[in-house]
Amino acid sequence: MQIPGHLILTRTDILALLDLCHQASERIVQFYNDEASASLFSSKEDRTPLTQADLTSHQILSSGLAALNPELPLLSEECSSSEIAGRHQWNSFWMVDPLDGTREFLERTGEFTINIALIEEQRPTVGLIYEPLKHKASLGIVGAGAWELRWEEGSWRSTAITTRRLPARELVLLASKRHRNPQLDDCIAYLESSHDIARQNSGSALKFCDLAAGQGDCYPRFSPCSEWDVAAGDALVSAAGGAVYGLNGAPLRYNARDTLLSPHFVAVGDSSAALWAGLLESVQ
Ligand SMILES: Nc1ncnc2c1ncn2[C@@H]1O[C@H](COP(=O)(O)O)[C@@H](OP(=O)(O)O)[C@H]1O
Ligand SMILES: [Mg+2]
Repeated sequence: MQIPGHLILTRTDILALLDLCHQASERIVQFYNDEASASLFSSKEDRTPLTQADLTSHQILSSGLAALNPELPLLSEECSSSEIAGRHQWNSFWMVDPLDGTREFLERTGEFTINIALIEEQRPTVGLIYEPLKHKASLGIVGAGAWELRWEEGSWRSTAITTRRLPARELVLLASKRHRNPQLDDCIAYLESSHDIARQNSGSALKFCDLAAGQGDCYPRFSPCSEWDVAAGDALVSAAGGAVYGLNGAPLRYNARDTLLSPHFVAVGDSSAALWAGLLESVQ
């Protein structure tokens, strides 16, 4: 398997991270397959749902990540506000969504992921997105590359992935299943002036995985989500050759503001294409 290490994480740490996701995902899948608990949820302040699967995955990941590297703090979607009260002093830390796509989990579409990012100086440098039902991981290490990993017969099989060049005619637009808004309509209208558009909807961070694997061209996001929904995907897409732009054209910065809501962004596969500058202007 061709996975390198990283300044903070050794190759062994990366393999431990994959195993941790594997463990958390086995528990998520148990809940998913148990009819009695699969539909139980409470509502959070932002009216997004919370299940026992989110909390169990959070517990497994928080203790596993602490054991892996006790010096790195954890900013997870399910941390209490007191656990992250000192976050503005954190330079390097984990940013985790233990179950991204809880609505997809509850509606049984299967389109949910575990997202883990290592943030260093406000940028994600390692991103891991794990698909529990497929036991498949997408891993990006910025500056080193990106891989898809599948758990097969007791070991990880890896394949290098890259984003693709922007096609001349038909562009694949990756989008959330659940959000439609005027900015997205403006974005689609702009892209339609030069390309045919094939829209592909999916839940959670799967849109980043498709982009990183060269199965799409652009993922514009103008609807609310949080930094833990984006950080791992940002690292993955950036490591695979793409980019994630804020609407000012600059890379996103994480844990840099009082809110943990993510700024709107446009993630692209082919960062050399001239189309994106005009797109960003069209949605201002
Ligand atoms: N009003 C809101 N505020 C914050 N995040 C929101 C939101 N509405 C949706 N999201 C986030 O968008 C994510 C789903 O994205 P998508 O629509 O692309 O599948 C959810 O992640 P979680 O399931 O981790 O909570 C959810 O938190
Ligand atoms: Mg999420």
